[in-house]
Amino acid sequence: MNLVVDIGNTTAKLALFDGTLPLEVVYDSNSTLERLPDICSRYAVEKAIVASVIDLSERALAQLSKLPVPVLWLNEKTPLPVENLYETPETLGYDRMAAVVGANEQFPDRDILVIDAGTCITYEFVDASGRYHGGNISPGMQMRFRALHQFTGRLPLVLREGRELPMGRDTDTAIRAGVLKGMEYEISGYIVAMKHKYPELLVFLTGGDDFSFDTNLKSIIFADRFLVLKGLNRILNYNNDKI
Ligand SMILES: Nc1ncnc2c1ncn2[C@@H]1O[C@H](COP(=O)(O)OP(=O)(O)O)[C@@H](O)[C@H]1O
Ligand SMILES: CC(C)(COP(=O)(O)O)[C@@H](O)C(=O)NCCC(=O)O
Ligand SMILES: [K+]
Repeated sequence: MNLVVDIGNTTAKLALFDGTLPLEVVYDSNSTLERLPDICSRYAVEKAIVASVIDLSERALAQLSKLPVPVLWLNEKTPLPVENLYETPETLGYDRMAAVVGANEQFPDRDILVIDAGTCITYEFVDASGRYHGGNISPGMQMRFRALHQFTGRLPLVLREGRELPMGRDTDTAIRAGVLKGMEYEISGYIVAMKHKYPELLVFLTGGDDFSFDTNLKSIIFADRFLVLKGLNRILNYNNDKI
């Protein structure tokens, strides 16, 4: 079995894969990885992959160093099953590449837009020949709520849950709709623009912040919360002979 460790800016995700199937996925602290020993003790783990977009704390490094199996640390030199056209592969976030690898595994002969709504929202494009062209980075949902509060004198920190109106009628509803509608229009704007250029485009939506939007675009979206984990699992298997 494969252990997949995806350390993001907000949470760490730990997953156990049997073949291509995620048997168990747990969310963990990205600074302590305190649930790692437990998940490892419950499965016959053979090898592991670790991908991080943050500098790891001493505690996290100590947990990972105790893993009793060979570990592939994903970096810019790791061979990948897609071609990477990003001009600075050494600065590319591993979660972005992993999401692309996960989507390409499911539809290798299709043009795909991958949208990952986590701490940041990332947009990636991989073509029907398996070439990753790059993509864009914008602020995630919590970052938008927090930025409006932090960089103003009068705006409160508004919670995601609460009254939702098309147009706000007080500060709370104005901020909530502003953030949520802003994300929805941003996402649907990307989809429409990319569909225009690539009519056969498929769209994958992943990341911790899943949200619904009720446009007719919904029908072409594959929601897959575990896309990054699946991509990392594929990268681990792809490098089987190297670890
Ligand atoms: N079980 C969960 N544990 C932690 N965060 C969750 C959970 N379910 C949804 N979330 C949401 O997921 C967001 C983090 O998304 P994620 O894709 O894990 O981010 P990142 O990869 O940047 O760390 C959080 O802001 C939170 O709103
Ligand atoms: C863009 C990101 C912050 C997204 O991270 P996440 O929201 O998944 O925590 C991460 O992929 C990253 O640090 N990237 C480095 C810059 C780049 O990809 O070019
Ligand atoms: K992201």
